[in-house]
Amino acid sequence: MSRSEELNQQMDINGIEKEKVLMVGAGGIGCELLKTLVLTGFQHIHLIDMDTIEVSNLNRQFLFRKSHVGQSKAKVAREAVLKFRPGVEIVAHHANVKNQEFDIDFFKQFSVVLNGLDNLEARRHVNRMCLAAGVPLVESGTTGYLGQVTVHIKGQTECYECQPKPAPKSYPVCTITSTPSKLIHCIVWAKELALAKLFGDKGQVSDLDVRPTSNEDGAVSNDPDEAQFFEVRSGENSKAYAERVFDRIFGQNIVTALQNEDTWKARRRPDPLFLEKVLTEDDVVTTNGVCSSEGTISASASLGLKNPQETWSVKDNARVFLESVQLFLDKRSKDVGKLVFDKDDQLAVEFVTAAANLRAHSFGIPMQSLFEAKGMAGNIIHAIATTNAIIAGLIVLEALKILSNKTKECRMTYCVEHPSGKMLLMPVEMAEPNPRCYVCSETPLVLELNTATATMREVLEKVVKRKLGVTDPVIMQGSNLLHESGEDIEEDMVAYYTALLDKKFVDYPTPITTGVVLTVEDYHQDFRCSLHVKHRETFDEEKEPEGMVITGDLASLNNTDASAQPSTAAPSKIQNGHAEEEEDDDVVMVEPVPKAATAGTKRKLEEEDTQPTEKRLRVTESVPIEV
Ligand SMILES: Nc1ncnc2c1ncn2[C@@H]1O[C@H](COP(=O)(O)OP(=O)(O)OP(=O)(O)O)[C@@H](O)[C@H]1O
Ligand SMILES: [Zn+2]
Repeated sequence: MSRSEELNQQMDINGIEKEKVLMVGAGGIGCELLKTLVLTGFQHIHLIDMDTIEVSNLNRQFLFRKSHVGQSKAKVAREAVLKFRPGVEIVAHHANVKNQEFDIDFFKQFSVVLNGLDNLEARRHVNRMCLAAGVPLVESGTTGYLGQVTVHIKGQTECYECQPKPAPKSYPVCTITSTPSKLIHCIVWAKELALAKLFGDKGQVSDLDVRPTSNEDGAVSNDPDEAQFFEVRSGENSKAYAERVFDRIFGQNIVTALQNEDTWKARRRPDPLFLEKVLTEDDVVTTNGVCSSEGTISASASLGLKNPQETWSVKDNARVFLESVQLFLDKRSKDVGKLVFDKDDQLAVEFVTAAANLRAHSFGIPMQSLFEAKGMAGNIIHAIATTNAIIAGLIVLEALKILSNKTKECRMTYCVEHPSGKMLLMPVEMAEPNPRCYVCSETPLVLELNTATATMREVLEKVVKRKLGVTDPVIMQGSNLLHESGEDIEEDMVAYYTALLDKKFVDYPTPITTGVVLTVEDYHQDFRCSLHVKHRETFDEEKEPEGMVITGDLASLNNTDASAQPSTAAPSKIQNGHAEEEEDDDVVMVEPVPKAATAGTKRKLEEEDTQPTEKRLRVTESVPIEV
């Protein structure tokens, strides 16, 4: 029997030529998936991807060639596939899947949606759209050798958000600002603090901006004098600015930090780095803005440092630091004031590598190459084309089961690095919907915050958008609207919402305190959830840095302890904690399947071999390290 006859027998592929499928993402998995779909016989495919092709995609996204760099991934992928399957209908959308044009009716036209995405936010959005439209979703992800395919069918299986997703790795603030012991601490400092302070949005509040209470080297803080220090002075050229900043952040701030003897009692004392000690006059180059071979402005290209795998000397790190600061000011001035770290931004990676290495050197931590530092800064695990190909094949197999109404046979499949019992692929029976999922079962949530200090602006940013993944939130208290977003809101309502944004919750017309229920809605996602407010005075800065916590524990509302109502006293100050981080800081994070989530669900493998199912791979994305 031929392979296709065999497949035909196992899977009903008859009739698939009539099915219309939506693919989201035309990257590593997406390229493989589009090819496999058309070769399997699918004839009607819509493809959404918001990105353009980068040189770094070419090693594995085989539908793209060097000549396509800068062009739409969706459109080029379509053209490449049409060359070997000209009769297939492929509609390419160069757009964000979150756009309003992709509404519930758009989703309803498809028999199944297939995700090949790389971030949590987009995955959550597609999950909600599929739930709202009642379309099955096949979700996927890869990280190096690890991969995962899951099937989500409304009412039959868990949705993508039924299980909590592991939080990105975080580090105590004081370790980053004062006592780094690993290069990753210095990279987080360089990326989140130094780069953000020099070239980012000055109005942007960062958790790292909190000036430590003790005499620690916060390096850059919210102190107005300090903020002014980082402004370019009138008449100052970029070279003078770069040198002044160098001496401050690697020299003077360390000297200041050393004054706090207690900090260094049990630690190695850092060495301040001043330019005059690191570089001679001859070493200091002036900006000439040489471009790298990829046509981007690059400090290392400018300085002739060609090998990204080589660790630069302290002197070279200092030269790259100075050069990158100058290049930002002179050649990338339009980005200054709004720069956000991007691992594909060569100059930003060079700045971060050099700044992190210089700080590491001060603290006696081994330095690393640009290649290594980039991987750490971008939380990159190098992609493996074969894993993407395997996962794409599994996505199509699951889609075929769904389309031939064999949903009972659908499996969640893990692709593992080391075969267990000679098995590289681990199929697991799909779990049932989690009755406590706030997305697919509208379970209410508890929002603990200090109602005497909390504002709607904070709740929107920290909870509604970041935690609940709501893009266009509408917030209501009973039938009163407290917040809406969108373009067609009347002017007086906009003024009303704006006035409420920074008002403390206790000062609202109807105060928002313990017992109040806020409703969060997103009409586009057809998403709705209730937040039961509970007042709490203090939060652990390390574990709860946002000063507000969301749980599914409604029972805690009945706990009538005194702290459940705001006191009239001034709110207690959030402490800057000094907890030591745990040692393990693997970039790939593996999360145990939460006990509660597995209860009542059957996971076949658990009976055979508990080892693999103990782990839920975090094959989601390159999440920025939150600090
Ligand atoms: N909201 C979104 N809307 C549309 N496409 C998206 C959205 N979010 C992510 N994508 C696309 O999903 C694809 C994911 O592919 P992949 O994981 O291979 O990432 P990449 O950006 O191509 O590569 P890398 O991140 O490794 O450089 C990307 O092409 C990206 O543009
Ligand atoms: Zn769910």
